Amino acid sequence: MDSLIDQPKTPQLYEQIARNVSMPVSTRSHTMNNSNPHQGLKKKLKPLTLLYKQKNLLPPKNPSSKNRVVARKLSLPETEKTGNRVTVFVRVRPISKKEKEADSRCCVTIVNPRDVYLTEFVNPNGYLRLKRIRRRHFTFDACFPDSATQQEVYSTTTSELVEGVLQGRNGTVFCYGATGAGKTYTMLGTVESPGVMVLAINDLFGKIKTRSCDGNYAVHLSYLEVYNETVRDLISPGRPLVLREDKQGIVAAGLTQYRVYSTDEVMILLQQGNHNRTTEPTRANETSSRSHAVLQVVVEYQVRDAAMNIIKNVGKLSLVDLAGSERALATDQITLRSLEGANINRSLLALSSCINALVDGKKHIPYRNSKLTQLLKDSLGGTCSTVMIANISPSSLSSGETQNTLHWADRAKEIRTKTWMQANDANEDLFPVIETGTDQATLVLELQKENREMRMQLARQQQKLLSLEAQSLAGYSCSTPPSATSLLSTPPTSFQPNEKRWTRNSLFTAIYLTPETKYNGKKIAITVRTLYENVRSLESEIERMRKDRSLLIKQKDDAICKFSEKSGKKATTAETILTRSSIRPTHEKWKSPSFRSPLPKAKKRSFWDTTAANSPSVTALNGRKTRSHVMSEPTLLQSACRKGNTWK
Ligand SMILES: Nc1ncnc2c1ncn2[C@@H]1O[C@H](COP(=O)(O)OP(=O)(O)OP(=O)(O)O)[C@@H](O)[C@H]1O
Repeated sequence: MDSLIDQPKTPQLYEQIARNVSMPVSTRSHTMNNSNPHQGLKKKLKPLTLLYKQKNLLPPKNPSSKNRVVARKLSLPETEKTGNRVTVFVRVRPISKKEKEADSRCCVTIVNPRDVYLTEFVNPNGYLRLKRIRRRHFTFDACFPDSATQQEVYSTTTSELVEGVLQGRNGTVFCYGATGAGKTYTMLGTVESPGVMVLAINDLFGKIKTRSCDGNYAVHLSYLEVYNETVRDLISPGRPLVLREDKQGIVAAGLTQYRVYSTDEVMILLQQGNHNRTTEPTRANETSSRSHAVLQVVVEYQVRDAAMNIIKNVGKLSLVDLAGSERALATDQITLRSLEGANINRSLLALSSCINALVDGKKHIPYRNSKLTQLLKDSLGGTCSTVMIANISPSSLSSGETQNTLHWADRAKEIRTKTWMQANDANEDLFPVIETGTDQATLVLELQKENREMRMQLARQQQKLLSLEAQSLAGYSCSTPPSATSLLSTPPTSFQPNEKRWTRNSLFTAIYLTPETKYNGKKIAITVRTLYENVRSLESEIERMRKDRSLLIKQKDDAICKFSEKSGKKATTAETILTRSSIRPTHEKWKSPSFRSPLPKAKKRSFWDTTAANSPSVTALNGRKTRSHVMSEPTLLQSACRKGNTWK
């Protein structure tokens, strides 16, 4: 590495070093030195520090701030650029007068345009950790020191996004951080040094005017706030707004869209909106924003492409100034302020959960947990290009909050938004966002309704299939109905021997599985095949019953024989009775489909009664007339034969 310093600084060399800087520290160290990667970190950083001191990389010297480092995007190769990843920047605000007075120390060090160190000063009164100072390292797309100007922040973070919006894409910039960390300053700024919102709109107007092919363009602006989980229009305050999801994403129904023609007009509307925004003094900030503010600008204009065709470009830029999280102290009373704080923390927690779920690649992202996450849904998990600016305070008094912000910013780096192609492929279903306080209950009702409708649809389909089945049967029957044996012996022609058979015998299983086939020829084959399977199962059932019957007769005969041996009386077995009586030929007759019993129902019953009751075996067996046992046998046989008769 030392040899690098002696070499002449060519652009390739800068690029090589820049690439090295962009690597995670562990990898970088390993590349530089194959021994212990943590050894001599200071020595390894020395050449980089020297490099930043070169004229080309350092800004003009400012006597007021020593070792000033300005965030500047490194010239990384195109493949290493962020792509559709959420780009994350960190901005450190100057230490405040109050913090200086409280003897706080600076705990944030930006060593180069991408790396930031957070020093954790231990409590000097802590006995065990007396001399231990922990340093945490984070790498971001760019880090801005306290001396960075608004214009520098804008050009590095948002100007590319504005370019994308002008080309018809959607972009979101949001500031995240603890209360008093400088979010509103970054987003809105002051009259003397306007922030990202104003600079972006100014840039949009400047570029759109030169690019519009016919001089016509439309810029619409809306400004809303989410305060205590209610969405409100900031420019025309009124009733709370309802969030809905349509094909363009989440929209606030009833939000006023203002057509604007110049940056001055935008400034007036922004001032008006900020006047309506909820701000209150807190411990950390005299004018703390107690709500999340979202400024949306929709740009529409026409351009000519390379083939001189006119194309309409529509892009949306969302600029979000989040409310800052604040630590609630145990001594705090439950006031409106603390409730506000709880709501802010809850929505920021919901945002953290979404970031976690997105980074972990979970299927369900809990956007519905808060209004804020619903509004940011497209920015985090949609097709939007997203920029996150994490604002931090350099004071050691806020090191806890700073660490928290840096942690979430670090996580957010891993979020990948979808490309347009991915979004179209996914073809996601859109669900309405339900607004009332009883979100869950309403959702359940909606789902129940949907379920009912689907069931009704299913029943209708079932009806149709039934009639279709009847038709197909009629088609097969011709003049006489097909016998089960004929179906067994001649399976439908379209049924291939190696084709997978249906495993369930339900008549409708196959039909449910293939509802699309109901109107073509295949459908009939499927229906017949199902019937074929059903017939087979019935046949086997009849066979089983027959076997049971003969087993029963055998058992009874054995019992009678044993009894006659004991008593010395000659007994007639059940088999003999059946052979003697006219039952057996009658059974044979029943198998014929044309069989009609010559006896009326009542008489037939008495015939059975007489035959069975007069049987000496029955009397001998029980010592009394127990006809029910004997009766069950022919009745069972009769019913079995009748069942068989349906198919034979
Ligand atoms: N980069 C900066 N340069 C100069 N002053 C700054 C900078 N950042 C913040 N400040 C000042 O710090 C104070 C707090 O900043 P700001 O109101 O922007 O914080 P915030 O994060 O929006 O807080 P909250 O979440 O409570 O609204 C303001 O007085 C602001 O002028």
